[in-house]
Amino acid sequence: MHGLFVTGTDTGCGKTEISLGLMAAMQASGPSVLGMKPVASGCAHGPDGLRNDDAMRLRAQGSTEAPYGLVNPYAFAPPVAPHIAAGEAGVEIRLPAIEQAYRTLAGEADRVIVEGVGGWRVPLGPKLFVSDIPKALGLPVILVVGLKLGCINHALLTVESIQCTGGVLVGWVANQLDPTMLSRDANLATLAALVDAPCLGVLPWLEAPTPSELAGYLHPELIDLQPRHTAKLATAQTRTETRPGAGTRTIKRRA
Ligand SMILES: Nc1ncnc2c1ncn2[C@@H]1O[C@H](COP(=O)(O)OP(=O)(O)OP(=O)(O)O)[C@@H](O)[C@H]1O
Ligand SMILES: C[C@H](N)[C@H](N)CCCCCC(=O)O
Ligand SMILES: [Mg+2]
Repeated sequence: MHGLFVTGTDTGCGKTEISLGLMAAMQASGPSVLGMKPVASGCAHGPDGLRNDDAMRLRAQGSTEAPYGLVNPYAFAPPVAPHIAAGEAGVEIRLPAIEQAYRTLAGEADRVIVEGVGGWRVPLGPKLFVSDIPKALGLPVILVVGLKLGCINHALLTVESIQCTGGVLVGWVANQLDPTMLSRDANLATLAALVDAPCLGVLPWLEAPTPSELAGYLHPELIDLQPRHTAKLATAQTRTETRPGAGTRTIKRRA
């Protein structure tokens, strides 16, 4: 495993916190690790150009100091959907540029943790989505589930979308965004039963957590690089139906 792609059930679900925790957890067991945020919106203008908080934090956690332009090849100022920000800037987000930056980082470290932007199906252009990045980089996917009312639907929709857009889900992390969430354990049990990948940890709500503190709640060793391909969520069943004059046809239906 050379790297991981971290996606989430939504923007603000904890992708950066969990990416930092995964970097620290891997560094603690030996490998050198770099972080990457291929596309970022909501960047600030600084003396060296546009800078994104997520990208700066991932870069700072890196085992070596990588050039900012490799960590964050596409940086946009407006805190809006990236395809809108790119359009307003007259920039086309292109996979080859992301691939080239990733390959350079991958040549400098044992692992690269790549954080998406928003959720799995965020558009990056007219025919490009966040979901295309891990496929282009050959990276397995970690899903961060921001624990709040509604997260079960968001998690299962994302899992199904990962599966039907060619992603390879190898683990998920529950992140307690809302310390007041009711029936947290029952929600976790439901997610564990329906998400067809190992849970790498449950991150409680923490005041200003450090990456090493976050690492204490994460278990990247549980990553299943040989994910099952039989979806737990539903198994398609087929039955044949013969109608007068229509001959025999097979109808797929979900269980
Ligand atoms: N377990 C937690 N305990 C306390 N605060 C948290 C926790 N997880 C996330 N946060 C806070 O919630 C906010 C969103 O988290 P984070 O930036 O990691 O989300 P994200 O998915 O990376 O967002 P974006 O889509 O903008 O990249 C941040 O202020 C972060 O510090
Ligand atoms: C600006 C902020 N940093 C977010 N990462 C951008 C999230 C884009 C979400 C797009 C959408 O799904 O509507
Ligand atoms: Mg982030």
